[in-house]
Formats: sequence, structure tokens, C-alpha cells
Amino acid sequence: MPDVRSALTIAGTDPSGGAGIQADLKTFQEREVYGMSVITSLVAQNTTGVQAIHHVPVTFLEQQLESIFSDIIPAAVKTGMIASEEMMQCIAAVLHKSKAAYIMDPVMYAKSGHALMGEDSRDALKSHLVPLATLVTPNVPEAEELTGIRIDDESSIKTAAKRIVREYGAKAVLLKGGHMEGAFAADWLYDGENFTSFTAERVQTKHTHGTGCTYSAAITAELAKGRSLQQAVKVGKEFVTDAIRYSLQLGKGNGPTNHWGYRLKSVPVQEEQHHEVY
Ligand SMILES: Nc1ncnc2c1ncn2[C@@H]1O[C@H](COP(=O)(O)OP(=O)(O)OP(=O)(O)O)[C@@H](O)[C@H]1O
Ligand SMILES: Cc1ncc(CO)c(N)n1
Repeated sequence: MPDVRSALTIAGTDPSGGAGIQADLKTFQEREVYGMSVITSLVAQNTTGVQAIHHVPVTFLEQQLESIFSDIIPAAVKTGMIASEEMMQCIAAVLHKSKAAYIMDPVMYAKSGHALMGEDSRDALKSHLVPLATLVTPNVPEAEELTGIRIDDESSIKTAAKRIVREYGAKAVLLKGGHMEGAFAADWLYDGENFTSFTAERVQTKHTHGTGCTYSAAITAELAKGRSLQQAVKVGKEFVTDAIRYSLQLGKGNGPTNHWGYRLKSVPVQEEQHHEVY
């Protein structure tokens, strides 16, 4: 019997399959770890945006967590969309007692701009969950919200990253530059001592639904397998870049990343690069 490593995602749903829980589970499967999921909110969304949100009661969130942690202990946990402070407290109470690596993706908005977290919960994220995190993975707007620092160059990226680790207590931060302009999509990992940058060529595409979820899920899977943080981010970056390079022309809006893109590495990228699927 091989050593089975398991990973848990605690997040909101995406019935169209590109982001949230669904993206996380597909990524866990691709990265060959056993995937589990606890749902915080049911989100009616697709490639064009968010249509409606239904939050699960906190008591039910607690019950789902109990179902997992009383039975199959995950080697790594990631959180995505957590809408309220009460939910954050409930999750923090469980993670406090857990030895699993914890990757926190501080999801605030969907790509369409729709809010996925209450504005009044941002401070709660900092006080309850950031101090427990092995790694926090904000994009530029999320890092700006967390730190109050305006980020527009490498120096401000580094100042914000240091604040998240030194003042808010995360073990490490991966600040994602996907929202910045330029020929390259660069991310900066700060582990409290050193900065490492992870850079890939920017893919010219609008089909980027679920990039953040896919990236943090891939890193979570690699940590579950016992890789170092540096190695996990390196593999995660390659995985998400291929998922964007081979993204799918599905739906009427911003199509999803392709979770099997990593397997297509040797396939020449077509003009307009993404794949039509019927
Ligand atoms: N067009 C692109 N080409 C290549 N890499 C990209 C592109 N857009 C984003 N990335 C990379 O994808 C990863 C995910 O980052 P991104 O900043 O898009 O996350 P996010 O904003 O949190 O996503 P989401 O909106 O799904 O929450 C990062 O490594 C980023 O650098
Ligand atoms: C549930 C969920 N989490 C995260 C994102 C960010 O892409 C999304 N669109 N939906």
C-alpha cells in the first residue's frame, strides 16, 4: 500500500468548475494527493461572474470540520473563500490544534470584482488566520487591503511581504504579481529571511478563471507530499502557468484554467493558445 497523503480545502464552491472547491479538488487529483473539502459558502457563479451566494451556518461548518478531523487527518490544509469573522474563528480553532501545513489564500473578490468576503472581516483574517499560516498567498489588491500599503513596484512588494510575516505573524508569504503589467508574471516568496522570485512568461489570454485557487491548491498538494516550501512553490508556479497556457475556451466569459495543462507541456500552443472544448 503506497503512502497516501491527503489535503483538505476549506472554501466556497464554483458550480462551473473553474475556481473554489472544484478547482482545488481537481488540482489535488492532478498532483496525486487524496483531496477532501469543507464548504464555507455555496456560490452560484460561472465564467461571467457571481450570480448569488448562500453561506452555510457556522454550526454546520463546524460539523464538517469535525467529520474530517475526527477521521482522516490531512497533511496539508488550504483555505479560500471565508465570508465572515465567525467562520474564521471556527476554522482557526481547528487549525490551532492541527499539525498540518496551512496555506491561506486570502480570497476577497472574484475575478469579476464581486465581493466574496465581508469588508468588516479583513481585520479578522489578519488576527485569526494569518498567524497560523505556513504560507499566505495574496495577489496585489489583497496584499494592499491586508497591509494598507500601495503596491506598484518591487520595493513596495517587499515592504508589504515583510509586514505580513514580521508584524502579522505568517511563517511565509507569496505575493503574486499576476495583476501587475509586463511581459512576465512574477511572484515573490518571503520566508522571514530571504526573498525568492518565481517568474513565468505572461500568457496573453482572458481565460484566467480560477488561477489563484489552482496555484494555492497545487502548493498545498506539494506540501502534503513533504516538499520544501521553495520546491512546492516552484512546482505550483509551473503547474498554474501550464494551466493558464492551455486554458479552456469554455463559457461566455473568462474561461477556466486547464487542470490537466501540465500534462500537455509538449503540445504546441495554438494561436490564441487556449483549447476549444465541446
Ligand atoms: N496571464 C498570465 N500569464 C501567466 N501567469 C499568470 C497570468 N495571470 C496570472 N498569472 C499567475 O497566476 C498565478 C495566480 O495569480 P493571480 O494573481 O492571478 O491570482 P488571483 O488574483 O488570486 O486569482 P483569482 O482571481 O483566481 O483569485 C500567479 O503565479 C500569477 O503570477
Ligand atoms: C468560491 C470562490 N473562491 C475563490 C474565487 C476566486 O477566483 C472564486 N471565484 N470563487
